[in-house]
Amino acid sequence: MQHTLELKVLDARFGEVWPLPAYATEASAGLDLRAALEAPLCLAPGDAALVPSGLAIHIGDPGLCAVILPRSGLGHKHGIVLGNGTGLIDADYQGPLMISVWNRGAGPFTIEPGDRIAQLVVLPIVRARLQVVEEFEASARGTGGFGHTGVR
Ligand SMILES: O=c1ccn([C@H]2C[C@H](O)[C@@H](COP(=O)(O)OP(=O)(O)OP(=O)(O)O)O2)c(=O)[nH]1
Ligand SMILES: [Mg+2]
Repeated sequence: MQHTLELKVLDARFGEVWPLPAYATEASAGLDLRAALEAPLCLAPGDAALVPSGLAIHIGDPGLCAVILPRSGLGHKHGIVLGNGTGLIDADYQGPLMISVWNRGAGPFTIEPGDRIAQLVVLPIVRARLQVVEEFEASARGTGGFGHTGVR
């Protein structure tokens, strides 16, 4: 599925020093986001920082949202993940895209200006209409959860 996403460039280094976000391959789901920092940022173990992406998007369509996810290599090898778990970008948000970067690793990690530190994924959304009921119709699982089906 293709969608045209309105993008505002908030940092003039895009187009000059850094290319605009682009899908790395034909079937990539994520657009890498860069750290639009003025200077290197050293994150001590356990530290989190809010890093500007230098971009704003307006999704517009309430049937879509975007999420900011960690990059696998950074997260697995260096412990650089997101301070908010996953960033959710609402379809009506027009402000700067911010990246909450968290060093969950054991050593310090330095982010250089322009480093690709996270990725943006656009997703379809179902907006629920809530219907209050007294009882649910019986299901195979019922109320069983949290390991109820076993491990092996
Ligand atoms: O990693 C993120 C997460 C959110 N946002 C922006 C877009 C999103 O639409 C808005 C609000 O996010 P969310 O609803 O998750 O945060 P909140 O703490 O509930 O704030 P609000 O009261 O503004 O909804 O902040 C980002 O730029 N980066
Ligand atoms: Mg909110």
